[in-house]
Amino acid sequence: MERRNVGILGATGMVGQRFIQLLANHPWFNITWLAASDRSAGKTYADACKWKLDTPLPKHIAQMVVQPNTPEASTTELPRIIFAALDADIARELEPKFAEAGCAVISNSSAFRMTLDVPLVIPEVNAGHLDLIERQATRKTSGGYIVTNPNCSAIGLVLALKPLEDRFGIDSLFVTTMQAISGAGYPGVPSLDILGNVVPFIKNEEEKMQEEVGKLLGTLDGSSVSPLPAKVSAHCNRVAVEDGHTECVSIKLRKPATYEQVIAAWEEFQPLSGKGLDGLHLPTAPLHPVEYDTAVDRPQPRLDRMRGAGMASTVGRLRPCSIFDWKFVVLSHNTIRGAAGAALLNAEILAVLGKLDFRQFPPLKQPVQVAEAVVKA
Ligand SMILES: NC(=O)C1=CN([C@@H]2O[C@H](COP(=O)(O)OP(=O)(O)OC[C@H]3O[C@@H](n4cnc5c(N)ncnc54)[C@H](OP(=O)(O)O)[C@@H]3O)[C@@H](O)[C@H]2O)C=CC1
Ligand SMILES: N[C@@H](CC(=O)OP(=O)(O)O)C(=O)O
Repeated sequence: MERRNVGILGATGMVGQRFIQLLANHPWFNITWLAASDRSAGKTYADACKWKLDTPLPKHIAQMVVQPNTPEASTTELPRIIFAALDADIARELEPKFAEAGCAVISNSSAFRMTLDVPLVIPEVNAGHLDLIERQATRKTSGGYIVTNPNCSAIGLVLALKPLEDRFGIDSLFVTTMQAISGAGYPGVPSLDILGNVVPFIKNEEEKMQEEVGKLLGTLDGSSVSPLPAKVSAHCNRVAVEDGHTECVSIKLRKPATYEQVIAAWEEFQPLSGKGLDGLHLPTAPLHPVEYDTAVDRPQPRLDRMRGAGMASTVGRLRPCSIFDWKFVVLSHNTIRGAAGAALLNAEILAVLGKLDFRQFPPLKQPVQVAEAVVKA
C-alpha cells in the first residue's frame, strides 16, 4: 500500500524526535518533509538535531535536508499533512500559514487549543469534536485546518476521568502533578535546578490543565464546546524524572460509586476497539487506554510509562478520600501519549473519518457505521 506523505514542523525538538521515532515504521504515513528554525534550515537533519532517543536515528531521515519554516519557502513538495511540534508563540504565527496553504495541521502546541473552532481532541474521549474543523475559515478556502491534542498532563488525567464522567459524573477534582524533565523540551531545565530537587512551578501549566479538562469533557453544541461544569484545581511540579508524568488525584463524583464500580469503569473502557472498529485497528491506539494496576506501589514512571507502547494511562492506588470521594494515582508517557503519539492518533482517526483525503487507506468494511461508532464513542 502506498503511504501518505507527511511533514514535521519543529522536527529537531524533543517532540519532533518522537514523531520521527513513531512514524519510522508507520503503515499509513511516510515522512517526506522536515522543518525547524532558521538555525537548522538548510542543514541535514543529522547535523541540525541532537538525537536524544534510545532508538537509532533512521538513516534516510538523517540525510534529509531541513526545510525553512514557511510553506512558500519550501524547496521540496509540501505534504498536505503536517505534524507540528512548536513552542506556542511560534505555533501561533506559523500554524495558520500551513492551514492557509491547504495542510491538515495536527498540532501539539497550546496556541490554538482553546480557540472556539479548533478541536482539542483525544480520540478515545471526544472524537465527535472533530466536526469543528468544518467551521474553520481555511477549510472552506484551501481545505486546510488545525487540530490540537491536549497538554501532556491533561491527556493522562482525562483518559482516567472519561470513564468516571460517563458512569458517575464528576463534580470536583484536585490534582497534583509530578512532571518529567523531558516535558520542558531540550535543553530544558538546567541540571543544577532539578538534580536532587523539586520545582513547584511550571509556567501556565495549572491554568492549561484546568481549562483543557473542561473542553475535552465538554459537549459540542453546534459551533463551540460547552465545558464540563466540574471544578478542577491543579498543582504542577517538575521532578527529576526523565520521562513520564505522575499525577495524584482526589475526586468528588455526582453519583455514588463503589471501589469495584470505579475499577470496572476503567477496565471496561475500550471506546475505539469495541464498537465497530474491530478489525480496523488504528495503528497507534492501545487496546486498553486505561490500565489499572493493583500493586500498592504502582504506577511508577520508570516501570509503567511504556504500557500500551507509551499510549496507555496507568492508574493505581484507588482508595477512599477523606475530603472528596476517591483518590488515585495516574501515570502517562509525556512525549508519547502526551505529545507525538497523541497527535499521531488524531491523524489516524482523521484518516478513518475521511478528513485527510486519505485515498490509499484500505477499504473499510462498513465505513459510515465505523465512523459513527467512533464519533459517538
Ligand atoms: N515535551 C513534552 O513533553 C511536550 C511538549 N509539548 C509541546 O510541544 C511543543 C514542542 O515541544 P518540545 O519538542 O519539547 O520543544 P523543543 O524546544 O525541544 O523543540 C522546539 C522545536 O521548535 C523548533 N523551532 C524553534 N523556533 C522555531 C521557528 N522560529 N520556526 C520553526 N521551528 C522552530 C526547534 O528547531 P531548532 O532545533 O532549529 O531550534 C525545535 O525543532 C511545545 O509547544 C511544547 O509545549 C506538548 C506536550 C508534551
Ligand atoms: N508543559 C508541559 C509540556 C506540555 O505539554 O506543554 P504544552 O501544554 O505547552 O503542550 C511540561 O512541561 O511538562
